[in-house]
Amino acid sequence: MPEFRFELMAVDGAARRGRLHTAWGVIDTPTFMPVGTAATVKAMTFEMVRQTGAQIVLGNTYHLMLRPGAERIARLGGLRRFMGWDGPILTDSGGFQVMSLAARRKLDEKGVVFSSHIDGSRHELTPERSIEIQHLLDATITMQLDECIRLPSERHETERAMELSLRWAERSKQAFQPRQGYGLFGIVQGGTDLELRARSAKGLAAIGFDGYAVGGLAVGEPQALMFETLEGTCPHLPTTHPRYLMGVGKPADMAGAVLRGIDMFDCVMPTRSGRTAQAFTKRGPLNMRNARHADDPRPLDPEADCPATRDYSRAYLHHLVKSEEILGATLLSWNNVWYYQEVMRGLRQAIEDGRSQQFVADMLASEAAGDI
Ligand SMILES: CNc1nc2c(CCNCC3CCCCC3)c3nc(N)[nH]c(=O)c3cc2[nH]1
Repeated sequence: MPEFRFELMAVDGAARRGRLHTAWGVIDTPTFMPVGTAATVKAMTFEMVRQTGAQIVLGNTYHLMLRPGAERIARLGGLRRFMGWDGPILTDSGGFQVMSLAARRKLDEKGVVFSSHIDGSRHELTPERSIEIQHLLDATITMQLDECIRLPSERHETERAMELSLRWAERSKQAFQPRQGYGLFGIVQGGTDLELRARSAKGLAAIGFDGYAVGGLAVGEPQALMFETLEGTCPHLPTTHPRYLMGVGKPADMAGAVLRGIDMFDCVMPTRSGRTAQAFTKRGPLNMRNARHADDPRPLDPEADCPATRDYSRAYLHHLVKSEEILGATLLSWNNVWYYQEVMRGLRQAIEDGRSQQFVADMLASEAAGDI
C-alpha cells in the first residue's frame, strides 16, 4: 500500500505543480475535486466523472450520517464501494454543513448538537465522532471538525472560533487512526485577520497534518479580500504539504488562488449551475435557456474535445433545458466538470512551463471576450 506523500514537481512563483500519492490513487495538482454530497456527483454517473479527468471526489459527513448512516455504509464496504467510485475520496467533517443546513444548533467546547434538516432528529457532532464517521466511510482524506464563522465578524468572535478550531484540530489528530496511504488535514481559520490566520497556520503546522486546508473563505467576501487572505496565509504553511482552499470556486477564483499557492479545490458550482442551464466554456458561461441558442447548430465550443457536449448542438441543449429534460442537467453538469478539469490541466502544464501568470491572464481575457 503506497504511503500518503506529496511530490512537489515544479514551482512557478508561488504556484506549484505536484502529485499527491494516496492508497487509492494519484492526484495531479492543482486539482479540482467534484462534489458528491449524498454519495453521488449530482446528475452524473462516475463513468462520466472519470471521463472528465477527475481523480478524487468529495463526500460529506453531515449528509451521510443523517442518510443512509455511516454505520450502514461501513457494513456495505465503505463509501467508495457504495457509490462505485474507484479512486480516492475526501470527506468534509460536517461542521460547515451543520452551520448552514441544520436546525436548532448548539455549539460549545465539546462539539455541536443539531436537528436533522431531513426529519428533525437530534444529532451530536464532536471532533471524535466526525473522525469516526469519516473512518466508517473509509475516506482517503479526512478533515478535522472546525468552526467556520460567517463574515464579517468581530475580531474577538473570529479569534474565539479560530482557537476553538485549533483545539478541535488537536482532538481530531488524537482520534484519527493513521493508516498507510490515508491522510488527515487540518483547517486554517481566522477570518480575514492576517495575524489570526498566521497563528492558526503555525498552530496546525506544530500539531502536524498530512495536508492543510484554508477554511473560512468563499463565504461572501470579495475576491480581492480572499486573495489578500491567501497571501497572508499560504507562506505560513509547509511547502512540502498540499494546500486545499475549501469551497472555491469560479474558474477565475481558482486560477488566482493557484498563483498564490493553493493546490486543491472543491465547489458545487459546476454541477449546481449545470442543473440551472448554465454551460461553462472558455469564453465564459452561457445560459442555455436563452432563445438565441434555439436554432444554433454549432457545439458549445468547436475546439473543445468535451465528451459531454462535443457531439451536440446548442439548439439541442437549449431544447433539453427548455423541456426540463433530465438529460439537460446531466450533459451540462458533465460539460462543466470537464471544463473545470480543463482549467486544471492548463494550469498544471503552465506551471511546468514557467508561464502560469500568462496562462491565467489569457484565460481571464478569453472568459471576458464573451461568446463567439
Ligand atoms: C462554498 N464556500 C465554502 N465552502 C466551505 C466549506 C465546505 C467545502 N465543501 C465541502 C462539500 C460541500 C457540499 C457537500 C460535500 C462537501 C468549508 N468546510 C469546512 N469544514 N470548513 C470551512 O471553513 C469551509 C469553508 C467553506 N466555504
